[in-house]
Amino acid sequence: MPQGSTRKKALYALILLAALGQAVLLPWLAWKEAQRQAFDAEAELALAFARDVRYRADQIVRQVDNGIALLVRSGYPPCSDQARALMREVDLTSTHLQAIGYSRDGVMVCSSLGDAAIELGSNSFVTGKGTRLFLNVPVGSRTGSALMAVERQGFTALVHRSLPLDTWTAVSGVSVAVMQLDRPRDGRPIVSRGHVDPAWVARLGHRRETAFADDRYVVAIVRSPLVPSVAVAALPLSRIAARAESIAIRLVPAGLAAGIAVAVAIMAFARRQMSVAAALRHGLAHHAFILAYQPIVDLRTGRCIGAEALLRMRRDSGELIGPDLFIPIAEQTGLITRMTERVFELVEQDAGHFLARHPDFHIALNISAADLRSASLLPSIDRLLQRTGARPANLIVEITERGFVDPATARRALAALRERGIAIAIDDFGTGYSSLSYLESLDVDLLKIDRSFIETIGTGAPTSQVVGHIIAMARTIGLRMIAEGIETREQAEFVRRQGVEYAQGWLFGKPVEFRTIEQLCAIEAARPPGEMSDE
Ligand SMILES: Nc1nc2c(ncn2[C@@H]2O[C@H](COP(=O)(O)O[C@H]3[C@@H](O)[C@H](n4cnc5c(=O)[nH]c(N)nc54)O[C@@H]3COP(=O)(O)O)[C@@H](O)[C@H]2O)c(=O)[nH]1
Repeated sequence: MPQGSTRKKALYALILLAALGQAVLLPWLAWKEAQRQAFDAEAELALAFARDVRYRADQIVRQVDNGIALLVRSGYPPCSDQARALMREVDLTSTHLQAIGYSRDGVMVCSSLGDAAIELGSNSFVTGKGTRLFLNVPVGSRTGSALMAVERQGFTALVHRSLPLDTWTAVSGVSVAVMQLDRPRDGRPIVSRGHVDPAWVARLGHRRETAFADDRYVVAIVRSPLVPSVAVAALPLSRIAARAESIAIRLVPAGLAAGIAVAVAIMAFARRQMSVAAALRHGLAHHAFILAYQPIVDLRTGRCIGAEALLRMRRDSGELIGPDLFIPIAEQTGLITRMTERVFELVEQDAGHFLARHPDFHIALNISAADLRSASLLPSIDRLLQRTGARPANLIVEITERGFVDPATARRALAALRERGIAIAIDDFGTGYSSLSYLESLDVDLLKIDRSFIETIGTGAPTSQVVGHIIAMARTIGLRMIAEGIETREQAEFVRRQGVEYAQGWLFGKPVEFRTIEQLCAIEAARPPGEMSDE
């Protein structure tokens, strides 16, 4: 099997793989996005529950603190009539307290409920601030539910154990808890409903709140600003899968459609690239390439001093295709070196005789990065000079900033060209990454100021200053300049005044056959500076 055909098949396979990859990748990304959105939504729900628990727990803490502080500040003797009256008042005005009273040795001896002694129970612990919490007060309260007690400075408040957890959680399987931070009680919560893992609290770190997923739950933890405790809410992880599925029903088909669209676009682009590449090969084999020449003028004298050779491809239909359409593909497919060789042959045919007779006339040729690496560049140039009798000084080689991607190779090739006496011009300067100091180190002769900068002259645009800076810097490092894309007298006059030596653009002439250049340049010699030529 011929090598070219094997390479083509491998390329097709690679493109197909890339297209299929997109068709799979985008739905997969959509599924991942659905999972992310589902987690975010469940985490937000868990956080809402935990914030609610924290808010209620903090309200209880505030009412207990205020009630006890009021009794302590009153200075009434414990269980005196005034003290009892105050206890009742606190009880009545506090929405979250079941009772408040005076306690001694784990027994409430009198309270807002009366004189009946209330045992506070044995299940108790002391918080970091010296407050004692009795978690199971063994009495039937007004409602008959389990109570807990908070005791400080001899006074005790009774609250429902379930009160902080009594939030609206219209979701099945939700766990909620309030947990101690400073003395974690072996991880046991102060109050809880459902399953709570003590290890979760450590994941809060120094944050105010957090949400995460472990292998069974989506967990939210919120810190209390009042006391060293946290509120915890956990939702079953299975909810994420259910929610992700419902989001995925919307997202995955969109991802699939986008994946297929991208895959089709890749295939279409590849087919186009390949068909353009095939057309270029056909063009090379059938001499379909021609050169147009655009005059370059000396701004001081107005004389035409040379021309840039610009490649075009003539289709079988006669239609001319511009280089912008095929040079990038020729560069990508490696056809550019054969194309550049063809350019040298065309210059020889079109202009060889003229160059030999006009040593001061220059032909500017565009060279790509691949040409600088190619072993055929120098022999092709030598052949052109030999066959036509032209001098190296008749040639200018134009290299874009992209040509310097591999600086070592570029330096070697440029040195060889300059040794022969061929001038080097940097094309499209300013559109890439080169700095002027970098150009200085590369040893070039001419700088072509890109049309995009010339266009800004006289527009008042902020970027219109740039062209002045480029010119000033190029002058300091001794580079001669060609301003490209000159369309108006104003632009020509501006660059001339700034000291730019040469110019090219529609003001002086569009790309034409070399025969026209020969006539034009003869006429230009007698023309005053900057006057537009007829095409
Ligand atoms: N590697 C190679 N590159 C080549 C070759 N031939 C051309 N090219 C590069 O293709 C780019 C497009 O060239 P083209 O479509 O020929 O356009 C040139 C001029 O027609 C255009 N121009 C010149 N003056 C004006 C103007 O006043 N206004 C205006 N709107 N356009 C104008 O600019 C192009 C010349 O640009 P440059 O080369 O930067 O001087 C172009 O980048 C070519 O370099 C080839 O053989 N090999």
